[in-house]
Amino acid sequence: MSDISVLHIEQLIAGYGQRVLLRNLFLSVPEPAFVAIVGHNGCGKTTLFRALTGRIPYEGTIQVLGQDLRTVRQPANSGLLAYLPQRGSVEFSISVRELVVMGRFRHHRFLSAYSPTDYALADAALTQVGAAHLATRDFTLLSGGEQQLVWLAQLSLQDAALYLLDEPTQQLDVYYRRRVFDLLQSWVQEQRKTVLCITHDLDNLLALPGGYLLNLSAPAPQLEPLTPATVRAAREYLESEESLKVTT
Ligand SMILES: Nc1ncnc2c1ncn2[C@@H]1O[C@H](COP(=O)(O)OP(=O)(O)OP(=O)(O)O)[C@@H](O)[C@H]1O
Repeated sequence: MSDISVLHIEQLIAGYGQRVLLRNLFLSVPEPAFVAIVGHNGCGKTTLFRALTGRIPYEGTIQVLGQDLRTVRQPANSGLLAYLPQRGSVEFSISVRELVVMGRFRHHRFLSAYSPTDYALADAALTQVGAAHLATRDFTLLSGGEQQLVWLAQLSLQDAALYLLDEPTQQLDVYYRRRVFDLLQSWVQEQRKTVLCITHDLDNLLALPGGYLLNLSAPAPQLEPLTPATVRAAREYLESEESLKVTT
């Protein structure tokens, strides 16, 4: 294990004006890992990702692979991290394959065409998420769940050290939910990526082989090992009336 953490957060304070949602968060992910982020609606999960992607001001320090994110002009375009928001939208007609290949944006020159290799990678990414059959369809006409799979395929092409996914299985059926969680685990185990995944899908977390759990609704959120016992404890906590009083 190297001395440089994949992700190191110290004394992070963030929110919106008077509304502070993240209070003195410390977090260190020492090596590639899957991190499930859970918590009540509105507790600040997406806000954490907004801080990580430089979209909101914050106090404290965030380092990715030892680099202070304040010194990185566009963290999401730097190759350090890639971000899949809760809802992506596309206003124009475009084929799925063309949208996915755009995930290769860092690897090709401005205004040059994508190469056959880029398209081969796009096809492989679609196959990986189980959406190869959608390649020639118009993205804007797909169902919400189908679109979510396409965004995941595009994200996987960005080849970043740290992936931030905001409820990537929200619109998926039971089969694809399982499949996406397995895919995210494979990014960690086979490609040595670190995946931070916001989710309300505690059932699927129960079956995952490992990683960390971060309950942002807890009074002092910290990384715990991701095990059936910690997931059950988080569920119990989140279902309790008492925990709602802490959040609000
Ligand atoms: N730009 C903003 N200005 C003021 N308040 C905001 C802003 N964006 C979000 N909020 C508020 O901050 C709180 C946290 O929002 P956030 O999106 O981080 O929640 P979350 O934990 O991701 O919730 P969910 O599980 O529902 O997606 C919410 O109450 C939200 O209304």
